[in-house]
Amino acid sequence: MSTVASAPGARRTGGASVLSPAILRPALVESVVKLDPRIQFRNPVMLVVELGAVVTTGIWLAQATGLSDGDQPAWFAATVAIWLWLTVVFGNLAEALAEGRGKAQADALRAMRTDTVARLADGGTRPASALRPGDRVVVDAGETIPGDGTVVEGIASVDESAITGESAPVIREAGGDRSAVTGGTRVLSDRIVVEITQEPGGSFLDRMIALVEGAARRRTPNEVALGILLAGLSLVFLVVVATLRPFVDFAGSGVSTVTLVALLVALIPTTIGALLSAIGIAGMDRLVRRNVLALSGRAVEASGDVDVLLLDKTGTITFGNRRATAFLPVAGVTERELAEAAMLASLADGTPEGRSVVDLARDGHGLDPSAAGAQRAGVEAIPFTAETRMSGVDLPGTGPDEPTRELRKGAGDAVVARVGDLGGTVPDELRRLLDGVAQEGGTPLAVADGARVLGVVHLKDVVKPGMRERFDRLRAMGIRTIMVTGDNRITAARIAEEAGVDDVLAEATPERKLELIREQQRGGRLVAMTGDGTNDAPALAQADVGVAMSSGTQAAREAGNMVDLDSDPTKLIEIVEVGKQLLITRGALTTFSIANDVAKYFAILPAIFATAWATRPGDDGPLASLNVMDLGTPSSAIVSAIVFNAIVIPLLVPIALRGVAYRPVGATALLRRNLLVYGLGGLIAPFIGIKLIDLVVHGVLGA
Ligand SMILES: Nc1ncnc2c1ncn2[C@@H]1O[C@H](COP(=O)(O)OP(=O)(O)OP(=O)(O)O)[C@@H](O)[C@H]1O
Ligand SMILES: [K+]
Ligand SMILES: [Mg+2]
Repeated sequence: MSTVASAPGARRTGGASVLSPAILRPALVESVVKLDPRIQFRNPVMLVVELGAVVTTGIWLAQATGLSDGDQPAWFAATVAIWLWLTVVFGNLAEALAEGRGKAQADALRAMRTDTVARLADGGTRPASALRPGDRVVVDAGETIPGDGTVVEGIASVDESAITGESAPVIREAGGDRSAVTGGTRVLSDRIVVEITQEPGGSFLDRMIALVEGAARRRTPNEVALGILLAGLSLVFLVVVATLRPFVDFAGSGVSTVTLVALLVALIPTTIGALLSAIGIAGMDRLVRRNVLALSGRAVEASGDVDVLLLDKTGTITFGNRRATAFLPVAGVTERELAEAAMLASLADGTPEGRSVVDLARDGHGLDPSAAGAQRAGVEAIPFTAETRMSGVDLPGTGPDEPTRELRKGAGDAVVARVGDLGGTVPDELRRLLDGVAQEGGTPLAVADGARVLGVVHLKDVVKPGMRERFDRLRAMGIRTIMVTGDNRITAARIAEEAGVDDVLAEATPERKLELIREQQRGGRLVAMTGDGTNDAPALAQADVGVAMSSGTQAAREAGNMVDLDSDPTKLIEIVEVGKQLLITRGALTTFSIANDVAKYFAILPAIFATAWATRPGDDGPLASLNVMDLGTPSSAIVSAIVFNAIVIPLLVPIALRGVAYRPVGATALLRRNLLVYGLGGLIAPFIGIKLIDLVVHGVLGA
């Protein structure tokens, strides 16, 4: 098990450095393997460079074997060819390094995918790999859960460190919003029955492996759009360079094919072309290291632009283990009477709330759940649903003096409406009791026996610590937080105030949550949603960024496009930061790349028209004013530009992988700063870089 714990542990602390031999060595091999034109085909800019490398290599070989004698020295074609190959290799290396960390994690995850033998609930055993959805398996303390599923019986503490890297055990239980379990995790205490939900080979772990490995990665619409733009630019420059020759010839300045290829490569956006995919992969990787599995790159990008965040209350903002703490009867009803009715209404209620009511009646009031008559024939359980916000039982009567009892407990307004429908009267006192519980931030459940109101059950829940600071930070990023809950207005307002969210929607059904998201989206806003429950699933699916708590239900985990293994609702802060960082990094490096190429133009173009000045000593020629960089010779100028063009790629790899630093300042301030740094920097850098390289090539090497 030690490998199991160490792999994700490494993930949490940031993973291996990309310069460690374990990542660097395979990446170097990959960067050569990726020279395969079928792979380069996906990246037109680099494909053009590779074609240029082939052409210049051909010319070099022709010169070297005496097949052809160009008007430039053989070292010139050779040097350009080598640096063009290196340009492509550097681009490949950037991508391979970005993929490297994920590949290393995938190997570690694969190692823990041992095939256990599962014990079926109805007897017999089956290899874990052969389990199908619907199979029920028994897992005891000390055993590994054989597949993804939902706890249908029992409660247990589970060690999920294998996937989360977090050593503290978590509670998984039947009935509530903490029912999902993941194959490969281990039960520490007690026994649970799990209903398998995964298809063979389609487990969470399998998805996680495919994800960190990059196998599941598809280019996002933004990446595709930028790719098309870059390919278009390359095409334009191809036409420009191809039509340049007649002009140069007219000017009486002979120009070689090698020079034209070099000019083309210098002009097309090779820097961003080489780094684009590495930037995207690194963004996903940064999320994985924060224990977030993003199932779509598009969602990662969307998270950088999120305007509104919706969070559900119970289990997301609060701990979510709501427990019954008091029975509060209305006048004329004894506490014991209320406790008994609430217990009966909860005997068939498998939710944690329902079980806690039974526990309180038994332990606090000495009632005996097994003697309560709920085992009688003809008893009908009314399960809790998010739509009705009620649960209970219909107990058939035993004779004329004991008629049928319809016991219900549920949200105050739901029970009040039901009592009204049945022709009962609602005592004013009920409102006071409900509001009293709500004002303390608790969830009140009203209890009724048919049309007769009996009182209120107080369910207690606790707000997770540190919420306020995190929501403040989201506000500073320009994100509005809205808490959505099925709970009543007063409880909702109380918790909202304590947690520090901007707005709150109470008494929300799943449809209402969905409608709220659609409303925001119609207003042109990008919406993120964080939730854990089955009743959050439709909203999670509709949101642009749907972050499911890993602690939640299987339905929620499948509906979202991200899963947070730490089940931390404020993880969205980090997700947004990674998303913004990704967008900013891509923008910054695109700006840098294009600004750079403009400067290279000034290095190469004078060189092309140079024969005019280079052949007449003393006379600088009509185009000498273009030679602003005062480079040694035309050959040295061209080689220097190509060398600079290549080495700028590995120099920028750290920025592409780590991302440009993000600080929560306004968008315009950020844009101004980046234009200054990457735009102006991109313009100036080549002048210095090419000049320095020229000093070596011309000054030291004498070319
Ligand atoms: N087991 C239960 N039996 C009867 N009523 C319940 C039960 N559990 C919850 N309720 C009532 O139904 C309301 C909605 O509960 P639910 O857990 O669906 O809320 P939600 O929409 O998921 O929002 P959140 O989880 O943020 O509170 C609760 O506020 C409570 O009044
Ligand atoms: K370029
Ligand atoms: Mg919920």
